[in-house]
Amino acid sequence: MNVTIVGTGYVGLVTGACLAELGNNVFCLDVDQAKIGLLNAGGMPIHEPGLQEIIQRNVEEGRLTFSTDAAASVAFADLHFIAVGTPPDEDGSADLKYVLAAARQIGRHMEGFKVIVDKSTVPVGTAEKVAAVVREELAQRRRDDIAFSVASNPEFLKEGAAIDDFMRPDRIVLGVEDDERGERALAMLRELYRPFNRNHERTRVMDVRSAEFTKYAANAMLATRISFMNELANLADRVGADIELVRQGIGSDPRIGYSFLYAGTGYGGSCFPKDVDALCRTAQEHGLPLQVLDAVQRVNHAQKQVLLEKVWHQFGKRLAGRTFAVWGLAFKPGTDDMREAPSRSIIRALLQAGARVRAHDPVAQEQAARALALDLQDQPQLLANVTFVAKPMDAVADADALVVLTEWKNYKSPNLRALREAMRSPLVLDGRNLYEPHAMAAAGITYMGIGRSNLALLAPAQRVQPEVRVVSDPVPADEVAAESGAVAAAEEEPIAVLAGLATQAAAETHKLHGERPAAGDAAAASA
Ligand SMILES: NC(=O)c1ccc[n+]([C@@H]2O[C@H](COP(=O)([O-])OP(=O)(O)OC[C@H]3O[C@@H](n4cnc5c(N)ncnc54)[C@H](O)[C@@H]3O)[C@@H](O)[C@H]2O)c1
Ligand SMILES: O=c1ccn([C@@H]2O[C@H](COP(=O)(O)OP(=O)(O)O[C@H]3O[C@H](CO)[C@@H](O)[C@H](O)[C@H]3O)[C@@H](O)[C@H]2O)c(=O)[nH]1
Repeated sequence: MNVTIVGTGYVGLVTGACLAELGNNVFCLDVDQAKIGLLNAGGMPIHEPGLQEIIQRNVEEGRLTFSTDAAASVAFADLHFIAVGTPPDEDGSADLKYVLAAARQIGRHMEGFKVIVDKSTVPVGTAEKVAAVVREELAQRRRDDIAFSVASNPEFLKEGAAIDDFMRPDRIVLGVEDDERGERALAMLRELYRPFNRNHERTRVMDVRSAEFTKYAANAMLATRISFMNELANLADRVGADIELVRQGIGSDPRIGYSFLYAGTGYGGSCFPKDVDALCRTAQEHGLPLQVLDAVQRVNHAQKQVLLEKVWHQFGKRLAGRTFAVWGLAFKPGTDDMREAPSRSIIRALLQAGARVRAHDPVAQEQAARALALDLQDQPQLLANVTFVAKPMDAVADADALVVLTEWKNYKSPNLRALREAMRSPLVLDGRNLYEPHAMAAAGITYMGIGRSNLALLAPAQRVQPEVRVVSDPVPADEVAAESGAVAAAEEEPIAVLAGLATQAAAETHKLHGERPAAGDAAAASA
């Protein structure tokens, strides 16, 4: 089939590439000329494992096109997916300006029947707004004779696992209108998704509003599990229990399951924070505030402070003269996405308290530099205190503490002896619960995870002596790192000092990640 994808970001690019891989002809449209230029030159605007190979193959075989030509994109196909950003508006609701602009673009150029599919995450009722702007455009052109249908097909992929999630979806939600045009739309979508249903039927057909709601409900449920566990983890710290053991204990009940129960530094990324916010806004607008989800958000905000509280507990609030090593900048492994990454607020707070930060991430250093320049646009002088290093162990040399913020594979089995010897004071603040508290204690490292029975936080009478286990010589971090192509690539890069990078980038970050532009980018850039 011929398919147009409007918006070539994380979702649009993965959707376009995967649909082309299945044999369709795909036209990917974007308004960002730099992004389209990069893709046409064989480059990749995002880090997503496996994506580049698929794109390269399908471009070579002539099934995948990247362009900024809106008229050509509309002429190309009868099936149009809108996959543009829906960032949070001032009040937390989803900002639909990009979605409606995309719809207008289609209405302006369409000549025959079109199916317009909302793949972006959009509040209930958006399909009707999309239909209204398309009708407006058609009326202006006096082409009310042209028929169309708006459908909803929310996307459930996770960054870092996007190809697999798209190619082997748990479900394909299709919301269609209950009329003859809706039937036509459904027939086209069923045909497009036929290859995904060979093993068993994955399609769930429903009305448009329920499909729109399903997406928010899914993210809200997952976010709820995380906040629930984070709150229990904080209690585990107080009562001397280990939340990891508790997770395994409850996850073994199939009614609960193991997934999405990891305590950490609070959920981040481009979806959970904004989607929970947007659903809460929708509920308020309808006079029915969602009390559970309001609490989920509050817990998440507070959770972003928990590691910092452990820092204050250890060092006090003034950190001048202290150096913190940070492992992991992206909001999760497998991506370079820095949207709502916990590393942003934690690094900013450390810098504002006077500390120096030496940070490592296998793929997100450049994006992190841009994000931090944006966050610190009012205090650009602090950027000089952040250094990005090429290898994880370069970050820890002479550091007062190591803060682990992303669970990249190559951070999972560091050489504990080397770690202890390299650091000024051997303290590990583990925001991802990657390490065994007892192994850390045996290696002579003070360890604070999230809800791992933080002995240092307990009153002396409550402390239990950890059972000391013999640790066999762990694999050196560098050897593990060498297994990862991405890490090897990062190691070839020269050490980058953030102040030096500061930033033509700030402006680009909004564009790349759909964030609201903020005043003062120029100041950050000149710093
Ligand atoms: N990122 C994810 O993991 C994920 C997963 C599922 C759903 N979603 C949802 O999908 C949507 C897109 O998210 P994303 O992360 O891919 O966003 P993104 O910011 O990475 O990409 C959006 C792209 O749309 C382009 N764009 C904006 N207006 C346009 C227009 N009028 N015409 C053509 N292109 C235009 C932007 O330039 C940008 O390249 C959001 O609603 C998001 O909530 C995201
Ligand atoms: O047990 C867990 C699982 C995740 N997280 C955090 O939750 C956030 C989101 O993680 P994840 O869901 O893996 O990544 P996303 O790419 O944001 O994917 C979510 O958001 C997408 C956009 O809507 C949806 O399509 C996906 O189904 C949904 O998982 C990250 O900060 C994770 O660190 C935890 O803290 N604990």
